[in-house]
Amino acid sequence: MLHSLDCQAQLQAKRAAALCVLKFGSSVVRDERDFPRVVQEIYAHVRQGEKVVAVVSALAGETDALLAEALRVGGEGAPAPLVARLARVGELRSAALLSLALAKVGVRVATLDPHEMKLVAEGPALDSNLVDVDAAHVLDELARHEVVVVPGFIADHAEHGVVTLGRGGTDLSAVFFADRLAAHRVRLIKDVDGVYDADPASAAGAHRFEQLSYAEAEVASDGLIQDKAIRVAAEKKVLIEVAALGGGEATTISDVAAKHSKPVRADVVRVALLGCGAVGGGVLQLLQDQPELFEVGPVLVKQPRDAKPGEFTHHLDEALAGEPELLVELIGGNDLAADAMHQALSRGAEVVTGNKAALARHWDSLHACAARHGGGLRFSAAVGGGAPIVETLRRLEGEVASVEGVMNGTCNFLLSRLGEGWEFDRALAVAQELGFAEADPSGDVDGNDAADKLSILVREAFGVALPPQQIAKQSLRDLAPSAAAEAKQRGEVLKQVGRCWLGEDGSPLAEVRVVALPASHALANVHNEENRFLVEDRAGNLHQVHGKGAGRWPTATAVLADVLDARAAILRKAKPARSPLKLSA
Ligand SMILES: NC(=O)C1=CN([C@@H]2O[C@H](COP(=O)(O)OP(=O)(O)OC[C@H]3O[C@@H](n4cnc5c(N)ncnc54)[C@H](O)[C@@H]3O)[C@@H](O)[C@H]2O)C=CC1
Ligand SMILES: N[C@@H](CC=O)C(=O)O
Repeated sequence: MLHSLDCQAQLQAKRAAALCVLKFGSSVVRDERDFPRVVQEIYAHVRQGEKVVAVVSALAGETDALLAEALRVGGEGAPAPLVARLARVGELRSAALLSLALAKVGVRVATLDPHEMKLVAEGPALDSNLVDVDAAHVLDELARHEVVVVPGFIADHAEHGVVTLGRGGTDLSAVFFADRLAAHRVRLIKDVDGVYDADPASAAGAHRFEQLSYAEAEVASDGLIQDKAIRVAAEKKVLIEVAALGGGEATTISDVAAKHSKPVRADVVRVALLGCGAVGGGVLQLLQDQPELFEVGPVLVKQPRDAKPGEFTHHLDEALAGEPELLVELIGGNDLAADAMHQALSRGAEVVTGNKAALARHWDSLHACAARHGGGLRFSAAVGGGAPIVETLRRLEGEVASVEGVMNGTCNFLLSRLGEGWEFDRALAVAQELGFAEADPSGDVDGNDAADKLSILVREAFGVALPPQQIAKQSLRDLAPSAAAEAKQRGEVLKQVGRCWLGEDGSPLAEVRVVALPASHALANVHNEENRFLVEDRAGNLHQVHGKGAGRWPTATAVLADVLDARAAILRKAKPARSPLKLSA
């Protein structure tokens, strides 16, 4: 299949949009609570414009349990193909769980079982080798989705029906996919941040390798990477990276000879979190799930709730007291949020925010403050929630002609419900309950939130200022109660659409309007809290960006992606081996 002309053409196209293969083994997916971190890892690639094939193992202990069960029921002489038939269940379950977790945050995902992609192996039923896959089909799914999830370790077999690839076989699956899909790399995500010269879990002085040759890796990574996988990578010249979750250091395995890595700082980063509402509550949970990376000080809220002493505060000074290296601002509003961000930036800290209202109004001073003191200001979630529009515009730097899109999840949810005959106030109340709306939802309904977002998009797309107050807006409240249902009867859908472009004199223009779109329009098929952006570049190409634009988990995932980048920036700046200061409670 790989050899057909169509497939070659698709491979060329895919090379343009970089493709990476990520493998998640049982040390990483220990149980279902690990999936948010795996999603985080995948999202970090998606937002950089990469397509991802995620190859996943069974949950920790599940394959052992299935093999033991096969032995109990089938006895010592159980036919190997029947044992494989049971053993495959673990990987199929993990692949389905990972796909569910990705869909929850709005990542467009397809899942392929071996028979759906004609993944074929040869050899013994419990130690087979992969020989073929319908690469064109996988690439086709990748063209329509950001991520394709596949189960590792298992394949179909002409004689045995179903087979497994030997222990550690998910590594082999990952290398095989990387080769057949012409991925630029395969990253094996483990519970260590690379290959060491001794097991770092038991040898205190173990040193990490920055790079290893394939032959050296076969010796050094004994038990960490399947030997068969390394041999196939060597034969096919597949670049392997071995890394932990969190996007940090990795050991690369290629033709290049071994080199140890320099020591890097591995301390926890001190975080101040402002806000614990719809988004902040999710971010807090994600931060607390990673105590080896983050130490969170007292969280600023309006009304401290019953919790562990020191977990919450309603004094900004207390929230900022522990000299945080990173401020995550999720209180919304304008002046207090901007003041907190200025304070943190003027101390050289990194800042992550989802606050488009404050950004749109304090853009120049916040950026100047960050530049003056060497901090960073990150705000992916502020526009598009989990739809990475800011990242897309940065990749198209200087090339953007116009941006239009559905960019307010609350309004899109409202219009979806109104089209089904719901009453306005009921639909708005549900949008609030679901955590989509701003604290004052008139900001959504009247178009102010979309105008704030457009003001930021104008900065990112054209590098110029357009204050949100200068953007024309149309309110959903001005619609006749029956407008959405009538549009539906005409085969149209009502959408709140924001648009920005440069006028003939080079000055930026933008507007927020409620429009009736034909069902075939690219923005018509955007449902509920989803967002979609159509970016036209100067050559006339259209770039689509899609995701859930509002709600706890999509937004918290985007915030965490920025947080992880900010952490990497902090560690790069810091001297190695500095011990973390304790936060005052
Ligand atoms: N909800 C969503 O889907 C999205 C929200 N955002 C932005 O994220 C930010 C947070 O949004 P949500 O979590 O939805 O808000 P929220 O209203 O659910 O939560 C706000 C949190 O901040 C605290 N807070 C607010 N004002 C405060 C004050 N003066 N002093 C102390 N604490 C205060 C509240 O107690 C609460 O914990 C906003 O800037 C919003 O525009 C961005 C993308 C999506
Ligand atoms: N209230 C906003 C939240 C995300 O930015 C929306 O509904 O889009």
